[in-house]
Amino acid sequence: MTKTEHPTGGGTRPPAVELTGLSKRFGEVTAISDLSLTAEAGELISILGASGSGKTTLLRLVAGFETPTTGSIRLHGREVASLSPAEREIGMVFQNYALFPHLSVRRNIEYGLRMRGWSRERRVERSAELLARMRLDQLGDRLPRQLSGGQQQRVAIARALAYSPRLVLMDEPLGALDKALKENLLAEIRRVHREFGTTILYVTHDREEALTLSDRVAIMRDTRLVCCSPVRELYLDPPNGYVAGFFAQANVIPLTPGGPVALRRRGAADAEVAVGERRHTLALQGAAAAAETLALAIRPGQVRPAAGDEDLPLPGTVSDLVFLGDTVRLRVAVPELAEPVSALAPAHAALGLAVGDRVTLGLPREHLRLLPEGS
Ligand SMILES: Nc1ncnc2c1ncn2[C@@H]1O[C@H](COP(=O)(O)OP(=O)(O)OP(=O)(O)O)[C@@H](O)[C@H]1O
Repeated sequence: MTKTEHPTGGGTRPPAVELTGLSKRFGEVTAISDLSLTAEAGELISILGASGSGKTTLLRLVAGFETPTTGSIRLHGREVASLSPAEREIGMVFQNYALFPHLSVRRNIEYGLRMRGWSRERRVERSAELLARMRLDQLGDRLPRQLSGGQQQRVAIARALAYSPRLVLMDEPLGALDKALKENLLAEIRRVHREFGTTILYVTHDREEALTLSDRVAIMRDTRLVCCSPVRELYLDPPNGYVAGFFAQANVIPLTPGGPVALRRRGAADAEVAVGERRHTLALQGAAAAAETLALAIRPGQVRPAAGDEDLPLPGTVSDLVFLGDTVRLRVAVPELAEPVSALAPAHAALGLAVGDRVTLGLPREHLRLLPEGS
């Protein structure tokens, strides 16, 4: 879905979040570099990136816990530089944003409502609703220390959502939970987002979470925003080799001299890649046309475990083989490539293969993409 197609975005409402030229330095350390990002009202954007890429700092800037070194932050059309965190009216679920230890679960959830002058009746009704939604019905009278880590995290989510803030920031809110609970709560977060039109910025390491939740995914790398695009676009049409590898889990094969795949010819709109005498001409789309160095990307499900006549053939040795039921995941070490090439093959096509076997993988032309190598 593009921005203009978003059901609640655009229109006359100002964007929920507008970050312009944002940077943050801690002494010598740069945590965020020249970052601009807009979240339309009602969007759910996941912020995905490796450890240390700047995700938490970004949320802390929006929340008002840190002051930007440069740049501006507008929330719902209003510059917030002079506003304290409380004045920004943001719901927050942060890793280290603890529950009040001396208040019961119910009281924790009602805290923000009390601060906003909700009547007792409305508070009780709202906290009961949230306790039920977060599957905490039996635990309302307990203190936080009498809960498991996962239960505490669910209370933190309920507390953040209680007064229906327009903007909610979440920093790895499901990190500590088991898979089943995670899936329940992901569904719950999606539902809250849909029903209340809450704008959510959701930091995660986990691409599955980002896939499940997001309208768009913002990918951070080394303090910078690489891109912010709809999930499907990142997966099917990644802007560069980094996103193809990190998000779409594609194989990214650099076209370097001495590598297994050679760049034979490069024109304005296409390029020819070859292994031995076998060659393919591929289109250079978007940023690839201007890129200095190119890489070849192909997703594991599109690599053939045995090369056909039309495929680029890539000989190597099976270094790992995992039986996944209907499919088998192969990793094949190819000479001159730093990373093994992954192939996801139908189980019947990989029957009889074992670690150490020599194979020649096939790269079909229709699934190969030429991308700028880095970000
Ligand atoms: N208060 C601080 N003082 C100094 N450096 C900091 C501070 N906070 C963050 N940094 C540095 O800024 C960079 C970005 O950190 P940040 O916590 O935003 O990354 P992250 O992507 O959230 O990482 P993780 O996924 O591990 O939580 C790191 O190099 C970190 O060491």
